[in-house]
Amino acid sequence: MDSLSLSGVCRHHFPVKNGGFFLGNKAGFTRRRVAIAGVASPLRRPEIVPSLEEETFGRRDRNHHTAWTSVRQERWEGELVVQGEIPLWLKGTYLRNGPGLWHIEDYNFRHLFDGYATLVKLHFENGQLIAGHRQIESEAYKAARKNKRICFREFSEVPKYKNFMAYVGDIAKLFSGASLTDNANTGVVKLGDGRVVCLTETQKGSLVIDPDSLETLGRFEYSDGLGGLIHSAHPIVTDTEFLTLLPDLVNPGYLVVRMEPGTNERKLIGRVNCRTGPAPGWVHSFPVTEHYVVVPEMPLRYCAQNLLRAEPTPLYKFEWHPESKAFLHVMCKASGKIVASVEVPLFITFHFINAYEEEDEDGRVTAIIADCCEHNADTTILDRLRLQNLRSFNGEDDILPDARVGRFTIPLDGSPYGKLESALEPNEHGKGMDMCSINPANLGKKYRYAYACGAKRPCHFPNTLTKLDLVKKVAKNWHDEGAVPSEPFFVARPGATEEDDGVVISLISERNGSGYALLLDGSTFEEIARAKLPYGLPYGLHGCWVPKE
Ligand SMILES: CC(=O)/C=C/C=C(C)/C=C/C1=C(C)CCCC1(C)C
Ligand SMILES: CC(/C=C/C=O)=C\C=C\C=O
Ligand SMILES: [Fe+2]
Repeated sequence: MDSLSLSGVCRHHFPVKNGGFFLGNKAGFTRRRVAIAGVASPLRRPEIVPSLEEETFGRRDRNHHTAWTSVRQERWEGELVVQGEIPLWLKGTYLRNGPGLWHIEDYNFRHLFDGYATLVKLHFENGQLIAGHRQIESEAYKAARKNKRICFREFSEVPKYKNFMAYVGDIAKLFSGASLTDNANTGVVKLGDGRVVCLTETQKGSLVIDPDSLETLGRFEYSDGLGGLIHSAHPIVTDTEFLTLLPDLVNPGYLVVRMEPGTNERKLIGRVNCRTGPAPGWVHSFPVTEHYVVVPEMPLRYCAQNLLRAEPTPLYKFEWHPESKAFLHVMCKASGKIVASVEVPLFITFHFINAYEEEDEDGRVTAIIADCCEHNADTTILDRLRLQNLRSFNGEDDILPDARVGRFTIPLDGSPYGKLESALEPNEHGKGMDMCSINPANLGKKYRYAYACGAKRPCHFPNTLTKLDLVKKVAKNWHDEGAVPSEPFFVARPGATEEDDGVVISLISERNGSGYALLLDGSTFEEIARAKLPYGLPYGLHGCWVPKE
């Protein structure tokens, strides 16, 4: 951590005489605390006060919603004042990752997914809440800070080349992965052995962090020789395994791999060859059942030419190939054998929600059901996530493309086709749908409830939290005017027997530079507690739960 990072941390965000924003800061910032404690005037609201660090680190544009504005400083930690009641059984840390810094010096990034990773924590214990955030110290982030420019290839950004030879040199480094980003800004997972890893789509962007201090501890090095440069951003992680997909861009297909807790070695379960296409489909995520891995082959495919381009294309590193069709493959986890490979209607999804095995009366598995947040086979969502679009909402235009819970049925009787339907009427959740979670105890099993972000229209981005009842086919929605909530994350009550017995955690970014942590009851979906942050945090993507033993 450089001195710049710490210098501005507490200038205006101190726990003293703070008008009830938050209760205390952790050690390390004492020097300024003493200086400020003597200031007689009441603390001004943080959102209208430019901090020292703001001038150098978090440049701000007051017209932007907090959700799409770079995080205001490198790190912060402190206790929050809680309104309502945090259940005493809730003991542990919710971690959330996401792209939170979208500029370097005067250069503004273009896409939501380009931002340098901001890790947020909410630690719950004894009904109290300690919050914190910190930048992940990827090589890409450190190099950008040091050199005051982008130095690695990000989701849509590439370094600016001084001349043609520099461009050629960078392309050469692309093949070894050296020029790819390690900006681990997508998710965070707790491995079965306790290590906590932040992830993105590049394999080198797997970084181990300390869940208490949020410090970046180093790269998670995969010790196997499986190679490849990219993987799914969403491995399936349980206490006993880590499963992921490695797309093969040379011989279009996917390796399905498994890693045991306590090791860094992924082992090959099997390989799926693509049915068609010039390249594999994008696999941001994939679902599993108790015995099978479902490998999606989406018509939105990786594109070698787009990988080489200096300027982003409308679909970034991808290309839409409807003629290449869409497929789902089902691989047996134990044997690596492919038990089904079906053509399905065209689809677009970032996030699978869950999958399970459908049985007949004799207990024979007849089909796999796989649910996802499906964008009606419309690629425009990728463009909608450009920062310019996210920042230019006037409050009136209804421009969020429709989405639904897409439910695939994959027959296991050898039929060549699978089905894709809406699992519930999309109007139930305002026809907006993404960023989902379930009770992890139901992973791969028949389940009833999912939590996601939905839409209260008009809107340009999901602006509700929604609880989906996939049996009754209804949704219950939470909305706060102007709020942008992040992925609702379900934590089960220890000893619970009902699927929805627990709490749902979300971080809310508000319009006026503020924000709060929110706790909803998993069953009633009513608010049980909220805690205002000293200043709002940018939108974030995915989280995990680190229980306190
Ligand atoms: C934040 C999020 O959801 C997705 C991030 C995706 C990234 C960073 C993808 C990066 C890539 C490259 C830098 C080159 C190779 C292709 C691809 C994996 C898209
Ligand atoms: C935030 C998002 C889509 C929202 C649209 O409704 C997708 C995020 C993908 C990466 O994790
Ligand atoms: Fe994701």
